[in-house]
Amino acid sequence: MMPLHTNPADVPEPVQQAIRTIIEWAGDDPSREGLEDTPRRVARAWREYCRGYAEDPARHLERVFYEVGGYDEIVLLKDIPFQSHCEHHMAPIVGKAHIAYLPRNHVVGISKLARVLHAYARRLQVQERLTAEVADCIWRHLKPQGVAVVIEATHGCMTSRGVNTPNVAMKTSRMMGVFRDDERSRKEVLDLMGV
Ligand SMILES: Nc1nc2c(ncn2[C@@H]2O[C@H](COP(=O)(O)OP(=O)(O)OP(=O)(O)O)[C@@H](O)[C@H]2O)c(=O)[nH]1
Ligand SMILES: [Zn+2]
Repeated sequence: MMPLHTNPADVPEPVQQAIRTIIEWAGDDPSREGLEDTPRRVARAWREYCRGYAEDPARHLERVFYEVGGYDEIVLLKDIPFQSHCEHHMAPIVGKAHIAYLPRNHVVGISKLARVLHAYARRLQVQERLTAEVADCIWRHLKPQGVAVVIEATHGCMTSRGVNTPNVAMKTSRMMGVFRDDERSRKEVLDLMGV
């Protein structure tokens, strides 16, 4: 198979033209040598940033395990690094997520929680919706007793432009089931997350 970078057909011309237009509008010459291949690279990079659109996040939760010795305590995946892009400026959102659930009678492979996160993060997002989508997906498809998702992230659109305020993090959370309804369970999961 021909490597992707030698196949001129891999990025449609109108997409490359759009990027050339932005380069020109920004004040540079898209035909100069250093920028010649940039439209194609940028397009491929955006394919990657947005590859979540091609994924069904729920698919990652299809394989479940019942033989877990009656395990009925919190399962937490902590400090999962992720990257996304804000839908307002298409600027990077960089942060970490903590995802916990209280199983009913089965669990999933722990990597799958991170896979669900990335499937939603690799889209144009706002942090609130990303947080809610991850929690809702686990709630609907795993049917656990509770789900808790906390996300802490910095937004490029705030740190490197606009209000230009570095080192400021946005924190969002979504609690479902026992973590929403029971004060003790909520406190337990937040303590485990260390947030
Ligand atoms: N609630 C929320 N806001 C976000 C997120 N990402 C970016 N924003 C904000 O979206 C807002 C868009 O505001 P606008 O006034 O339409 O855009 P703008 O003129 O570029 O705003 P400034 O960023 O203040 O310069 C800004 O306040 C951003 O900080 C997010 O994930 N959640
Ligand atoms: Zn933004």
